[in-house]
Amino acid sequence: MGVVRLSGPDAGRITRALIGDRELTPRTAHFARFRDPAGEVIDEGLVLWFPAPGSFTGEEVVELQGHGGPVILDALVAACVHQGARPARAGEFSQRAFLNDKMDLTQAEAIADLIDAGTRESARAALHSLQGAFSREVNELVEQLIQLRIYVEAAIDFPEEEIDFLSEGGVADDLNRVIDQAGAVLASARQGRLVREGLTLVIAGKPNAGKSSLMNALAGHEAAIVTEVAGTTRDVLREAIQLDGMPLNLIDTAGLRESPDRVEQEGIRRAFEEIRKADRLLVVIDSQEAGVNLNDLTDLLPSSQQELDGLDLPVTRVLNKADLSGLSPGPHPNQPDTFVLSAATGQGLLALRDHLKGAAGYQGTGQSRFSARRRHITALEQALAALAKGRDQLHAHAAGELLAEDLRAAQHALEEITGAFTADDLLGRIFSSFCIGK
Ligand SMILES: Nc1nc2c(ncn2[C@@H]2O[C@H](COP(=O)(O)OP(=O)(O)OP(=O)(O)O)[C@@H](O)[C@H]2O)c(=O)[nH]1
Ligand SMILES: [K+]
Ligand SMILES: [Mg+2]
Repeated sequence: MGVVRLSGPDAGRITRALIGDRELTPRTAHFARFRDPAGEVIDEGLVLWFPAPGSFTGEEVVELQGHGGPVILDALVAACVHQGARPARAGEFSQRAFLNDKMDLTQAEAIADLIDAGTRESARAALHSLQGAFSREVNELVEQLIQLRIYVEAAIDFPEEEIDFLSEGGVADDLNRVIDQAGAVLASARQGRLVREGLTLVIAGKPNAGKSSLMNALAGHEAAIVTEVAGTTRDVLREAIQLDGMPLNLIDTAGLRESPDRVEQEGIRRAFEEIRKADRLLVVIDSQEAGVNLNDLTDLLPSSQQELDGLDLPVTRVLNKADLSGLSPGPHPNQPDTFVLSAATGQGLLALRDHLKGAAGYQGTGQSRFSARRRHITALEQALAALAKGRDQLHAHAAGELLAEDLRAAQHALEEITGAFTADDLLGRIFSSFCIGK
């Protein structure tokens, strides 16, 4: 089957030009023959008419359901275009639904996420978002912020009593409650993004540290070539795996060192390209190597300073080859985010796996309350930062205007999530990533 969907005030007129002038009952299937401009029948099938505003987009919508097949569908679309329709842009139906208040932005995004879902868990999360689970939680936060703002604004209007007003327990308690709740929504959003996109982890380090061995150990099969030759890996290697249901995108890279070899240089350049796009960096160090400063990235990743400049991503360190160095496998006794293991024997690997799940904020399968994207997480982080700043102002007995300003900023950030407040270029960016016809 193939469906051509028309949306807009001319949908009915264009349809009648194709099927002949006849009465259509709303939301009821009618059998019809679809004709091209010369009157020749292209296909026959069902017509469904949704008068505005009771349709997906909120506009008049018609669905022409035929037998499908690219030739027939092309002819059907051409006949519609001949009557004045134009092909939809990617995501345009969802965008119109959003602009006509049929759904908010997280719901529109959830449509794309549902279609793109790679696992049942992420599909379920997207469906929850589509049904409004994410928006409801965000709107609840906004509602509480509005109540707080009303109170604070009122306090500002009575300068004599302002300080008393604000230092009363109520405001601080309410603010703390909003902060806790926003933190919980952020944790759910992190999980929602994680089940959708997975964690992208780039494995980097000096040649022969055991990067490819570690990738293979995590993947559970010989994905990458391992040899004792330093400089074995040159291309970027990717393996998509799951850690107890958490999607993990592993990226193995060329060992980093000064090299006159053109191929190796290109591999190193590509390694940094991947590092810059990663969610987390996993640096592998040969634990037999003496005098390494674990807290100095330039020591762990030989490279030009320029390549490390501005790098801002969380780092996990692995001291590999524990079987040779005699260090005991497991979390490092006094270095955070550092694990001693042996990629060859698998000792210590479990602690690393648990760490990666925890660091990503993975809550386990079946725990996804809604799907989310990076932009949602950024907005929630911004809202939380503004709220934390507001709390500091309150503690410092700063002027009420400053607190009011922070609350306003937090509300704006939250409203960007649902689209109640949107920057101009945001909509274009979001909807252009949809597929055509959605
Ligand atoms: N004994 C022991 N040998 C290991 C361990 N991990 C890796 N090796 C060995 O170290 C050598 C290098 O391992 P690779 O996994 O190729 O190292 P790499 O970091 O990917 O190296 P390049 O791709 O050349 O940068 C190989 O001979 C591995 O068998 C380990 O935990 N214990
Ligand atoms: K090697
Ligand atoms: Mg390698």
